[in-house]
Amino acid sequence: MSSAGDILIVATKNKGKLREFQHAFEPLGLTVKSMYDYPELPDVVEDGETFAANAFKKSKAVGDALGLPVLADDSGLCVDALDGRPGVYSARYAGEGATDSDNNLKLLGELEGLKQGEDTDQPLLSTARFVCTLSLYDPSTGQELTAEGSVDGWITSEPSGAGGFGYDPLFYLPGHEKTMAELTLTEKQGISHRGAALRALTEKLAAQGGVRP
Ligand SMILES: O=c1nc[nH]c2c1ncn2[C@H]1C[C@H](O)[C@@H](COP(=O)(O)OP(=O)(O)OP(=O)(O)O)O1
Ligand SMILES: [Mg+2]
Repeated sequence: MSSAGDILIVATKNKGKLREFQHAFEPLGLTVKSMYDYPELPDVVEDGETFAANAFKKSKAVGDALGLPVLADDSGLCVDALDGRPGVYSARYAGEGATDSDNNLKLLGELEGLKQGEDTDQPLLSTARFVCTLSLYDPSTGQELTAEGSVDGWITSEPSGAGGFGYDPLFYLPGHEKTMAELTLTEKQGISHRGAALRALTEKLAAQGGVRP
């Protein structure tokens, strides 16, 4: 990650994440590669109990397999009315192989189920936060750098917006009066858990010396 023309390998199969990493890194002259560029690599089983554990599993498995530094992202949605669920299970909330829309329907179903006796016209169902842990692993040194970011918002029963991915249409940002799916890539990067984690990681890299700030 130090000179123009370099590549950055991100251990993800999530096209929404990939688009965000490309948006963040390509202006710096980095070409972002993903698991779609390495189809021979086996899937990593994400059975950790924390975002950090899963992020490290992904960066280490892929980094060791390729013999190159690899960045991984483990992220998810923690909903207060659901005691922090789906959390690390966000990608498979509605079951193994669930689509974003399956997961969004499952989330609304769980929250609507809690609403009995309360104001049923209220679209804001619960406070929530998105969390992202990034892990950058270098197999030549065995060193790992991690960084975390989060963003607070509300789950709305009125999905809106065609941008982003995952739970973005249901994640309402009161300060912006928009859902995360109504933001441009640049706006989302300025606000999101992933943007915050990327800025924290960049600072750590710069503090270590050598990598562009
Ligand atoms: O900015 C976001 N906007 C909306 N939803 C989001 C976001 N960030 C994470 N999420 C949700 C999507 C998925 O349900 C789960 C991530 O699960 P996570 O295992 O980290 O990613 P994944 O399996 O989709 O791709 P991969 O592991 O190949 O990177 O949290
Ligand atoms: Mg995953």
